[in-house]
Amino acid sequence: MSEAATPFVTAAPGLLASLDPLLREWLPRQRWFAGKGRPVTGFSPIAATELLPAPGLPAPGLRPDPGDPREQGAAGPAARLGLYHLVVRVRQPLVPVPGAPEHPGDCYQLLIGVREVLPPRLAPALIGHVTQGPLAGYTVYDALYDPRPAEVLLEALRTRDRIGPLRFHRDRTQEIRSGLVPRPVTAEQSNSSVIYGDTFILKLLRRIVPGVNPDLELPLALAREGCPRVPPPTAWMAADLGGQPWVLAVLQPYVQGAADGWELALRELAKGEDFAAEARALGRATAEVHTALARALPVVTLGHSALDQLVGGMVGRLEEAVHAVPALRPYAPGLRSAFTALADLAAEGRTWTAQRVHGDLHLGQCLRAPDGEWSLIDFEGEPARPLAERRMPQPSVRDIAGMLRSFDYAAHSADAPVTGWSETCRAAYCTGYAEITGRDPRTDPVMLRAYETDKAVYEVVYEARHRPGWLPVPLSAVRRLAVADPTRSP
Ligand SMILES: Nc1ncnc2c1ncn2[C@@H]1O[C@H](COP(=O)(O)OP(=O)(O)O)[C@@H](O)[C@H]1O
Ligand SMILES: O=P(O)(O)O[C@H]1O[C@H](CO)[C@@H](O[C@H]2O[C@H](CO)[C@@H](O)[C@H](O)[C@H]2O)[C@H](O)[C@H]1O
Repeated sequence: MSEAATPFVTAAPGLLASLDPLLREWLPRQRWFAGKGRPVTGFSPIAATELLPAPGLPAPGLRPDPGDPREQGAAGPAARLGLYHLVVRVRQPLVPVPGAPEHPGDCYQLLIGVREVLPPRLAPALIGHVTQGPLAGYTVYDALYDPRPAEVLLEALRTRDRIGPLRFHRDRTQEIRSGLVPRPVTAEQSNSSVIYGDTFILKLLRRIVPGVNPDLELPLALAREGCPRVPPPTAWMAADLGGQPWVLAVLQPYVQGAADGWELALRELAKGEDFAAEARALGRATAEVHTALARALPVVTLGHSALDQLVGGMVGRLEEAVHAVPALRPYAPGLRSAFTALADLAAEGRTWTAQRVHGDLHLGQCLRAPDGEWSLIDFEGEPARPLAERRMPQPSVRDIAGMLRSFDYAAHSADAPVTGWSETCRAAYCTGYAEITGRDPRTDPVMLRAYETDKAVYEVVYEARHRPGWLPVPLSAVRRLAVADPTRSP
């Protein structure tokens, strides 16, 4: 493993050499690994921070602490644990062909547990058995699934600790009790989360980028506006690496007993019931969030050149998608017409208002508390897009299109289809949105079709990469959108 010029290493020297062969094998199998389909050719460390020294590791500064109860004989080797926080850049070729030029490399955050013996309950978190370097003979694993490391993170947030380059921040108006029992979130997600005592949820971002992260920025802005639709960040973990801030994790209040919109929608579909009342409430919740974001952050007007750029992005993503998923090819001209229709309106002088938006809104990002109130979560935007793009003001229709796609996803995932289910939800959602903002998204059919098309194209690529069995769902929408009449009501 070749090391970057100035990595921030406060862990055992050579630690990364121990992990290299295991990570090459383990990383590409993780759901959150974005570079699937291309081999990993190496790692460059950006930071390696020791949170708990590996017991007995013969390296300077890493002596076992005889006062540490984990070092007492009674605890035994299975209870002794080392803990390292790593930020690594993964080197991969641009295309999966030997000798192809290398991709600049995505950065990932890893929390590595080190034990002499891995207890059976942690078997699913196993990364591997180390055979080289300073950790030779140890077993390493994904430590977020282990309560003790998860407690270490919460304690650091609670006490606003600083460890090496890691900075733990807390909103002083919110209290964090000590001793909250952690449990990992096992549901499918793009990052990795831990719930503490049903009181807080910590999301550890996996693929990370330097700069202001909207997953922290937007909930903080909404909290300042007093918007009750988003759990306000309680604490967050960041790092200052090479003069740049990196957001690493965000702790928020846990909405107890909540069900997400996706599971609720599927439940109603299974009963053959409509979801119109909830869809309307979701439209209102989305509108409340948009209204608060427009108060808190800049709102701009998109003129001809900005719209040309927007359309250019959509067309470019379609071309990349056709390349990545050839099943899209027959629909490309029809899909492109959704984008050129928007370009035509721009050429006629039509303008749009743009503001900060959620950026990846779907039913799974909406939580309904037992009192019926909805919250929106996960303001990261589409993780594959560059940060600067995700933080740009955009037409609010983008989020609406995401939700309309989601009703369609639910309808197509039901075991027994319910006629008109998706259409009823879509109409109710737009009605709810208009009740708060006074603007019914259906009065903007060209922009709506363009964004729905862009989203369906994104979903085709997403599913091809992450869940190939789901590919028929967005492909069925692609077939419809490729021939859709934009004057038709969504
Ligand atoms: N504040 C919260 N309260 C309750 N559950 C939450 C909260 N935030 C997230 N979750 C649960 O955790 C899951 C993953 O969160 P999310 O932010 O969508 O992560 P990711 O970006 O990794 O997909 C969600 O689907 C939801 O079930
Ligand atoms: O929730 P994430 O930020 O991880 O979003 C990604 O994964 C989603 C799936 O988990 C994906 O959403 C797509 O599938 C959903 C059903 O599972 C559906 O409700 C959405 O409408 C559909 O887009 C999302 O696109 C992706 O970014």
